[in-house]
Amino acid sequence: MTVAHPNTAGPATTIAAVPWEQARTLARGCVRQPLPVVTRPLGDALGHALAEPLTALTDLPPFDTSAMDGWAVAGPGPWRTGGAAVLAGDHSGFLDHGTAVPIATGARVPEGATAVLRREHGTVDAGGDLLHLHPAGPEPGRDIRPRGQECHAGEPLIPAGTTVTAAVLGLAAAAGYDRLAVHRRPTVELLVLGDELLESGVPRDGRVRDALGPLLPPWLLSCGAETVSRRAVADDPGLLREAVRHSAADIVVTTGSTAAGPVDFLHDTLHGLGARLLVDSVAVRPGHPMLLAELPPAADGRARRLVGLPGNPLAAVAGTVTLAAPLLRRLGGHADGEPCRVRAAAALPGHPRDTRLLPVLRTDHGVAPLPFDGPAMLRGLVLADGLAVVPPGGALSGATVEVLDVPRRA
Ligand SMILES: Nc1nc2c(c(=O)[nH]1)N[C@H]1C(S)=C(S)[C@@H](COP(=O)(O)OP(=O)(O)OC[C@H]3O[C@@H](n4cnc5c(N)ncnc54)[C@H](O)[C@@H]3O)O[C@H]1N2
Ligand code: MOO
Repeated sequence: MTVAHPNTAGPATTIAAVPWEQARTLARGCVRQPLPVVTRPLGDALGHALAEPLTALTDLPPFDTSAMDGWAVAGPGPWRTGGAAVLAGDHSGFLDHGTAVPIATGARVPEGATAVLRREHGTVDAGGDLLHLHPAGPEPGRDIRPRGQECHAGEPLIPAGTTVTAAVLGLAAAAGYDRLAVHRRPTVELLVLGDELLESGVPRDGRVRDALGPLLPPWLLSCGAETVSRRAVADDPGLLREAVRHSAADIVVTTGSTAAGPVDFLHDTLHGLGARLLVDSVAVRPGHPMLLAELPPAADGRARRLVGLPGNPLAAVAGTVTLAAPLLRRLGGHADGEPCRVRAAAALPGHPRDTRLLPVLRTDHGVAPLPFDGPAMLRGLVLADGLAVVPPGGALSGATVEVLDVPRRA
């Protein structure tokens, strides 16, 4: 499809929308290399992408470890007992053949021990001998986690590009790390455009509430932004120009003003600033006027990009998942995950020519469409487990479609 832009400087221009998949690829591909590498203490690394593979700094476990509370035993029973209990963190000594010593879960197994007998499988008789109650007795190695069972020092554990999750933090700490080499995360400035937008109260006098100011910052943070600052900019070309020109953020995100209405100044502004449009409308519904541009660099030479999201709220979300999320993830150094493909539990309605991003619910039989999916609506999105990428013409029940993530956690 084509879109006319009468506000673009010079005569009205007509530009072709790029296919949806190509738009997503362009958003990823415009980043030649991720943001620089920084080292962060573990506590500050959550959500960043690893800049280098995480390699074990130690064997795990680092020593032969008791997996249970009980006794370390040497050889077949019964065993003479007597020594002091070995606790986690203790320096363990040597265990003579035919003897046993109480041991705690996590303690280092003494040299000479052949197994650990669980507390509930043994009893000490009046003479101080340990007998095992379990008929089979502990076979050699029983309930001992051998040193290096999980990994050996120097072994690669996690590839570069992995997102640091709570589990990654735990493994990194277990493997000996205090700090992690990660990519800096992109900063975002959100410019909310539209004089009709109210920041509080009930819509009145032809004006509506700003839904995107509250919706977008947490969404962009969940895609890997470091910070999202936000401000409203009046429908004034000079103010918009100054706001974009002076933004120090790695990514400027605007809402509204992408189309061709009387106060849609975004195209003119970008033209006036010498920005380079990489994507200027996409063959997708909702959200087709979305755009992506390279801005002139920041004062310190950093590259800057602008994502223009359409004003209709669901259309803005479509622009976020298509352009902003891939751009944020690539700048932050995150590796691409495998696309999530799911069976359609029912026919998914499509647009005759364009891709459609449809709020869907996961059911036992696959994904199903939700009501209230219009470009200006958010009710369907609130219930959605994802956005199905529906090809032109729609998808039949039973077809497989890609489903894009929507952030579900607060
Ligand atoms: N002649 C044409 N007109 C329009 C076309 C077209 O192809 N030809 N496309 C339509 C589509 S689709 C969309 S989407 C919008 C995009 O418009 P803009 O990006 O210029 O956005 P606005 O005109 O400023 O606003 C559109 C709509 O959204 C409401 N809005 C804006 N910001 C917010 C916000 N932060 N929270 C809630 N609602 C917001 C605004 O009040 C308008 O109702 O263009 C169509 N027109
Ligand atoms: O494509 Mo508009 O973006 O339908 O709302």
